[in-house]
Amino acid sequence: MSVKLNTKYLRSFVRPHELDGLAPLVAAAHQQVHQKSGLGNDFLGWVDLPFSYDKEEFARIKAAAEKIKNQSQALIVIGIGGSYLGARAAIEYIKSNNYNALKKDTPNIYFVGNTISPAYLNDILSLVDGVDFSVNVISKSGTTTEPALAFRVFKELLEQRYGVEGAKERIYATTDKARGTLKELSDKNGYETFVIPDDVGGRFSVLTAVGLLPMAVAGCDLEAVMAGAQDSAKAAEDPDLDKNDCYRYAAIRNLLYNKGYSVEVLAAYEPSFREMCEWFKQLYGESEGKDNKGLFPASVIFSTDLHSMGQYIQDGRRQLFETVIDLQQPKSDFFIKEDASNFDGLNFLAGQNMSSVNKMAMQGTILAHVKGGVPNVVLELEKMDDYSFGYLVYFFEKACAISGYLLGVNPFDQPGVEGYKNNMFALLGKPGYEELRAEIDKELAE
Ligand SMILES: O=P(O)(O)OC[C@H]1O[C@](O)(CO)[C@@H](O)[C@@H]1O
Repeated sequence: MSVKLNTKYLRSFVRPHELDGLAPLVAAAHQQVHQKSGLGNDFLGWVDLPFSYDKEEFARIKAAAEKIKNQSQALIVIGIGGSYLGARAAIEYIKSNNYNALKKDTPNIYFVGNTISPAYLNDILSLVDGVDFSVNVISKSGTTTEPALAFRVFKELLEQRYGVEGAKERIYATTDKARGTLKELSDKNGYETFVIPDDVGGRFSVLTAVGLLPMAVAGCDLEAVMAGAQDSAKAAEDPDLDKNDCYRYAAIRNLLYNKGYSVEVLAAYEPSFREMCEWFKQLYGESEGKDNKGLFPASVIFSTDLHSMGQYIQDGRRQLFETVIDLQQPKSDFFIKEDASNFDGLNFLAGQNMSSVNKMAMQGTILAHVKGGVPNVVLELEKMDDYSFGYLVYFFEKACAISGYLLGVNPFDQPGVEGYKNNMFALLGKPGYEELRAEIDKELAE
């Protein structure tokens, strides 16, 4: 088991009978997921995905990754939200947050289309100047503005460099199996395509081609990722709260939310976990933040952020709880040496491993924060590798679905995202948005 829930630091915040009281509701949420009887039940394809994924496509993903590795020194991954965060989280978690800068025999991976910043785009363009590259454009709808704008740019650059025929050999599209502009264009131009299944929403799609192709290019072990997800799915099958850490985590989130803790801070002590936190925030933010309800998902990387956000968490308004990732085996370690002059007074640490210092920072922080009135949920993570990535992804996805149903929302839609898009289109003069533009103009003139 790669992930184990430790509730030791919750004793002063949650009494055991409170969890017992939630058990029937958790059992009902379990039925909603497994019998597909809850809100948003068209989007439960991720539940069995670790077992039922398309094996033929899986082999094609690995073959495409080999072709990309042979042809290119860089892969441009174009996507936003669920079509971006999972792949980035995986590469940093499994490989390193310094993946691009490290010596390796796999291509650099640059993520674009996740912002409308021209400065960001220009930087990436300069990074591929004179570098052979391929493109993986990812969009379920095929119409999202940010990735569509970026794709225009990199498609044109590929066509200029390698000709239309050459570009075709370097563009891979991950999108809907039949619908959308990207699918139409890919079929017309002959790009290799991969499918985002109809019943898998963007933020639940990291274990489809959305995440798997960039991961394979970065040299991640896809079999191990899927094996981790399978074991996680099996461990989260039993509706009995005592036997299911994933469901207990979901139930605890709900209990704490109902006690007035409105912010969940995911805290990790490894910089390579930072993008995993970003993935987590989209997963929970889009799934639960609706109908004027939901925990606000936040994140910190300690000890870095103990020197910025630490003050607030220890001492600020008491509306937070923390979910702490307690990594059991560091990816690598560093031995602290004795210094003859002891100029910094740190010789008391000589002979210790850096991971022990990190661990004591974690232990000390948990004790201090709990004393300061911050409930701490601890998730013990065995190691950070391919297997545990798959395990953790599934753990958080399943907990998110159960948590959303406990909250009484549809965990699988995101109607709130349309607000900014409509206003932006109206302001930019997109045809069809004239009425909204008139309303906005009036509002701005007041
Ligand atoms: O894959 P697409 O359709 O480009 O969507 C990207 C992201 O945009 C959203 O639809 C929100 O706008 C997310 O839910 C999704 O992950």
